[in-house]
Amino acid sequence: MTERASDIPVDATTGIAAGSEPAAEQSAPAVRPAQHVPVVAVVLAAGFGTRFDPDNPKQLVSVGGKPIVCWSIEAFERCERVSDIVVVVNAKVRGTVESLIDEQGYGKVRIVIDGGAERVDSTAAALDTLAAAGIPGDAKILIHDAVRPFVEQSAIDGSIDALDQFKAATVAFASTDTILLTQDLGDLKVIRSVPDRTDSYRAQTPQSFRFATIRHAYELAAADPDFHPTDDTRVVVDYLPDEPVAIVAGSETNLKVTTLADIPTAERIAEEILGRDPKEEARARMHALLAQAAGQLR
Ligand SMILES: Nc1ccn([C@@H]2O[C@H](COP(=O)(O)OP(=O)(O)OP(=O)(O)O)[C@@H](O)[C@H]2O)c(=O)n1
Ligand SMILES: C[C@](O)(CO)[C@H](O)COP(=O)(O)O
Repeated sequence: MTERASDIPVDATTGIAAGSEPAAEQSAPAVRPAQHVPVVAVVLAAGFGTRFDPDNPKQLVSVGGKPIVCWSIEAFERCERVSDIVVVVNAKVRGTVESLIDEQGYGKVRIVIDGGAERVDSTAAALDTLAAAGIPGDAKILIHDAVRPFVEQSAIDGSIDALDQFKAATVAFASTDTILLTQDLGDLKVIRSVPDRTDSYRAQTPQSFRFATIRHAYELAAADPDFHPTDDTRVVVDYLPDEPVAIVAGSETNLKVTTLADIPTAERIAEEILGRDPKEEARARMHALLAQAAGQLR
């Protein structure tokens, strides 16, 4: 399946796709040319959860009766404009993730691949797989942390829309705190600068790119062994500094489950979402029953 422009609601006057951020002066024509590009979600689930519990992979932990990785995959399954999903795993979680994908019948998941030691290595593995598959340079790639289970459809749509005007975009949430940029003086830190709060955002995912852009940024970064970015946007910002990266509206609930302390918040958000969508609740209950039955068989 490919994305067609006719599927995208656009403002007749400005040509701005609904849900996209007006992050810069828009010069798009009122009617965009037809577009036939794959929209691929890369779900990164190859982390080791060292800050959570390395013996209890957080991507497999259930919230609202459903494993975190399933929430994330389902968000992209549900978005009609996403054509394909690549899931990135490590050896510890591969068996369970594959079983979950089979059980749940996620029809867009094309491949489950091995990630690497760091997040950046897992993204690189996905980009290599997509290149080997001959994906076109203008394909839209949405890279998502599996451990952000509650990503909203508006964030996914906004990311896809943003790539009509920009080659890179990230979902982000305006900071309600003032951010302090510091400098390390050895045994203590001092403030280096204080960006205006109105300019300060918290990076979230998905982070989205035209394939050729993120591939090029990663090729440049690969030559630098000291570069250990914690997200993909940083790779573009540092290696393609002339490439503007659009901000797509995120939300407080697009939480990253990082430590055990995030679980009660995640449960509260899941409860709220399931309360809003009874079908989702029925699916979660069914999932919990299947997981229980599978546990009893073992
Ligand atoms: N080698 C890695 C490292 C991280 N990730 C993924 O990238 C996201 C980043 O979230 P984070 O909280 O940093 O996850 P972990 O790396 O697992 O956590 P930690 O840093 O505590 O080990 C997660 O979905 C994680 O599975 C990945 O695919 N491959
Ligand atoms: C990609 C990310 O989720 C953006 O907020 C984040 O950078 C992930 O990694 P981290 O190691 O928790 O910073």
